Amino acid sequence: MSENIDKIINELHIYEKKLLKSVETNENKNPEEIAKEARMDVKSVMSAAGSLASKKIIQVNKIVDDTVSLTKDGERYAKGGLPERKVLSALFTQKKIPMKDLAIKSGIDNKDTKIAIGWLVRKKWAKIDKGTINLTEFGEKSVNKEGNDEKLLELLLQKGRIKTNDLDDDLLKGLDNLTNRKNLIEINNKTLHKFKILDNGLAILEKGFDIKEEVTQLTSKQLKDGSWKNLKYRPYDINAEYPEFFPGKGHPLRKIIEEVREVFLNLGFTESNGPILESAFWNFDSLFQPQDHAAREMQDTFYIKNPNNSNLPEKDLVEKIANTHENGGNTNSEGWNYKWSEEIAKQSVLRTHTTGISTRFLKDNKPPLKMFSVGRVFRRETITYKHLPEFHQVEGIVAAEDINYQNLLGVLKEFYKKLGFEVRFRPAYFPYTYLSTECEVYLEEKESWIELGGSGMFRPEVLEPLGVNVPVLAFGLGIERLAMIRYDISDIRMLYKSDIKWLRDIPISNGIKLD
Ligand SMILES: N[C@@H](Cc1ccccc1)C(=O)O
Repeated sequence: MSENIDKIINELHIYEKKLLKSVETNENKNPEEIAKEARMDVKSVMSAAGSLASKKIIQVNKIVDDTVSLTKDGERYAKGGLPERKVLSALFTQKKIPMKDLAIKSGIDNKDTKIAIGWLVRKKWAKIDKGTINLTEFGEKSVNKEGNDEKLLELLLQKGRIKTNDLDDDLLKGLDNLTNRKNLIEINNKTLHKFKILDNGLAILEKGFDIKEEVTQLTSKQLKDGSWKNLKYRPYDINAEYPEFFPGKGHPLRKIIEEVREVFLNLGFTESNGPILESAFWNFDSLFQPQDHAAREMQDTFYIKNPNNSNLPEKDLVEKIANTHENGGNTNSEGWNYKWSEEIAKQSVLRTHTTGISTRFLKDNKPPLKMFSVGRVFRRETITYKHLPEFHQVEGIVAAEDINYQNLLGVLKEFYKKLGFEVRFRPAYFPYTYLSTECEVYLEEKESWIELGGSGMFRPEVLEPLGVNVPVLAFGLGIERLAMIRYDISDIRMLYKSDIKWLRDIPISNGIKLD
């Protein structure tokens, strides 16, 4: 120490020096007093103290200085006695009391009966048997014995506020007991800091040092009059604490949507869109979904009262689709064999998927084409960790002469790979595709596979009425679940909560795997 004491002094920060000097005059000062005296703020005092302590120049002692006081309820019990005590006294003379007569027979408030019974049993003063409260032997012995909780209540009533450090073992047990009850006492936690100068500190003080204000900024005046030459400059402290700050950033769900868009734009897909308030015609009929299909039922789909009568497209197309449903129309299929209703097709729904955008797009655009769309969809789902009644899908189609099912799997694999997901494919069924596939991803935490979305080759019954005569691969994939896995959240609802902490803690970079 002695050889390098000059070096240590030299490296002391001005706040450390000020603190040392201040503590030297009196070791009993608290940080607030030191701050005032040395014209520092309390935070600087504490960080200087921490730094001096780490160099073994001073020692920082933390002293718990909690105080306890009564709440309003606590005061009421302290004055009138604990309800179980009152019941115990009543039991002493009556031996047993029917539960329903408790308030009248013991003179406690109705609202206290539950509490009284609970504590009578906990304190083993009474036993409950078939709706009757019976005094126990232990209860009988306790009649004239004040409990530690009661002693503390009394003391608090006398003194108002007590330091927990001043409580003896018995009263500390009482404190424990009272803390276990709701709302009787209030504990005010406080920690005091006391500083003690260690030998190293004494040596430094003996050696002596001066406190020269350090400048952090040069003025033009100092430069002109030459005083800059003699100034002491505060060195940069790259370990200094800095206030936390939270830069603005996109919402994680928004970010993943942008990523998804980027993937498809880079793959040469055209972006399209469609209405959220959709006709049943585009949402269901154009997809060869029969009008009595389960997914169309009220419990699955949000039907809209106003407007309840959507417009249908040109008659020719409506007729073709109606025919295809009824008898297969110009396709080789037999259709669904029922009487197609225009009324049902005109119903307004909140779109249950974005697949209607694909049929709308195919009506207006000639293949070859690649189209994708991102949008909200709505289903009457019960909310769970993986289900929301409202979520986003990315929909897409590729239509061209040589497109086949293998290409579909290829596109999906590529898409998920670009986002950093490994998926498996499972055979599936949709009324509008054949073959059909569901993509799934494994969720470690839930130890199960979860569905990410559906896909398939559009059936001729979908394509023929739209005038499309090339194969079309199609997919509709959920986006929230991707966000859920990417950001490692076990509950999908998190994405729609204003949970500031979670949003702040998510790194700015969106964690895309770059290859
Ligand atoms: N529309 C289906 C997904 C899908 C889209 C396109 C083809 C096949 C399936 C769904 O919402 O689950």
